[in-house]
Amino acid sequence: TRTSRPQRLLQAVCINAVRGNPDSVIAAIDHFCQNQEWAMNVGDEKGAILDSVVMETSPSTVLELGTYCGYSAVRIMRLLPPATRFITLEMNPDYAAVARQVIQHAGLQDKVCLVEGKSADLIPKMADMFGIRTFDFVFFDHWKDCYLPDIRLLEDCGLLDQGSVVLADNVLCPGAPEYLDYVRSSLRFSSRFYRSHLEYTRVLDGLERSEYLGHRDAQRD
Ligand SMILES: CCNc1ncnc2c1ncn2[C@@H]1O[C@H](/C=C/CNC(=O)c2cc(-c3ccc(F)cc3)cc(O)c2O)[C@@H](O)[C@H]1O
Ligand SMILES: [Mg+2]
Repeated sequence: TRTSRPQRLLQAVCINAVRGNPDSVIAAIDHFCQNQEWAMNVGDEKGAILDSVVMETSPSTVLELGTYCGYSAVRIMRLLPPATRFITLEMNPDYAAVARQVIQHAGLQDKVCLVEGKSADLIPKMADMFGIRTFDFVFFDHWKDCYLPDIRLLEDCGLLDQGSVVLADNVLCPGAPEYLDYVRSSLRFSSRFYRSHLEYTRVLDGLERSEYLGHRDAQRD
């Protein structure tokens, strides 16, 4: 049977990227998506914003929802020291298999903990499975209608601390309107929007950075 798009993306990485060089893996994926086949990686324009937010947060613990092919896992972990705890969740075993090989080609397999499964099932187990109390940085790039339930779940599980940063991709395209309303109206978050474009296109999109202010009550009316 025909290969899948993630498998063709992985092939482009194996052919064009230098093993052990994360920047060349990122460049190979961006080249493939710009010139061969579009794929839903955060991409180079929004990726540069992701890089800057990661560097200013300099997190010790990181959670990513929606690994897909591993592009943002490589982007994030190429910036952080080996001691950083990085956990990425992926529900699709075929995508997880591709992501593991992309991450390995980048030489980051020892820094990335890819867990197969659904966020709603795994988030409540983070403390037991990994001994992680709170995450300093969380990247949302999974199904857009799951952003709101999952940020509520992170709060309910006590996995956000004062100063924790949640960065969400695609808040304009495909869009996450209920999520945006929530983080922008909640007194427990301070939110700001980074205007950008949908990966590899001129379509408007952006990232929302929401900093957790601590366990307060009430909503802004
Ligand atoms: C069920 C919720 N929990 C989940 N737990 C673990 N993994 C999950 C989960 N949801 C989805 N996933 C995985 O995340 C990935 C899904 C990402 C969804 N992303 C998008 O739909 C998306 C879509 C677009 C897009 C934009 C414009 C278009 F015209 C077409 C597509 C652009 C993006 O940047 C996107 O991120 C897959 O690998 C999926 O298996
Ligand atoms: Mg995305």
